Amino acid sequence: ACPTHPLSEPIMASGKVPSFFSGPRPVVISGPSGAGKSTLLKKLLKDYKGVFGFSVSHTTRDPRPGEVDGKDYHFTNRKAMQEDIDKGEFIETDEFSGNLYGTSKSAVQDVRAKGLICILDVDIAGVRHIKETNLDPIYISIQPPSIEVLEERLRGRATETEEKIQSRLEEARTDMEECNEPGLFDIVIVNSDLDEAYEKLQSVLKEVSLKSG
Ligand SMILES: Nc1nc2c(ncn2[C@@H]2O[C@H](COP(=O)(O)OP(=O)(O)O)[C@@H](O)[C@H]2O)c(=O)[nH]1
Ligand SMILES: Nc1ncnc2c1ncn2[C@@H]1O[C@H](COP(=O)(O)OP(=O)(O)O)[C@@H](O)[C@H]1O
Repeated sequence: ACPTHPLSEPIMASGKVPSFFSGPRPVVISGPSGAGKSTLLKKLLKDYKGVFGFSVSHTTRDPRPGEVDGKDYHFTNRKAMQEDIDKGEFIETDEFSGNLYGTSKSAVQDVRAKGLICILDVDIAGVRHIKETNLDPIYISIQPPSIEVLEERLRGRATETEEKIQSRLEEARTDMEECNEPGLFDIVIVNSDLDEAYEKLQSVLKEVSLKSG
């Protein structure tokens, strides 16, 4: 699904890189829902305070218990979000499992203004949209060891209805296939053992991201 990605056009058409797109390369993290992206990112952001900053996306889905508006997401509704999209305020948006998600220009700008390396968590359609912009991030895919383990994790997290679990598993099958498409990701990390996956993530970031600034 790809309802809108208005920013890719203007940025490329202008031929200019906006000031907030300069500085160290951002990091895009993607992968199926339930693969462990948030778990890994929360740890990373805590361990590397003052280095990485999270790009807070907008979403029309309801907050889960414990999620904080403005920190985990900017929780919004479809009408308000569509108005902002129409105003050109988004870098990319995507429809995922019945809800709209998107990265606003200011989400990225806010992180970069603080001099932090911007981390984005987007679905695979978001990855493809971002490839059409000038953001030039490093692309990392976090994958589960298998669809069965993914299902267990989604059920174990207990945040989704049965219907949503099914739609996430459906999206996951596509994601698991497409993540190995040549050139799409710089690296695919299989999150089997959490500590090992976190070690791998840190070493990749140290190698590519922390050096590029
Ligand atoms: N394209 C795009 N996808 C997003 C954005 N924010 C979150 N997502 C993706 O939307 C999907 C669902 O996210 P969420 O509802 O938080 O569920 P979770 O990933 O299972 O925690 C995930 O694949 C996220 O990577 C965004 O700004 N743009
Ligand atoms: N390596 C792992 N082993 C076992 N459980 C994990 C692992 N990584 C994450 N989890 C658990 O799986 C669930 C989904 O992880 P989460 O970080 O929410 O995924 P995502 O952000 O990709 O949707 C959570 O309940 C989390 O605690």
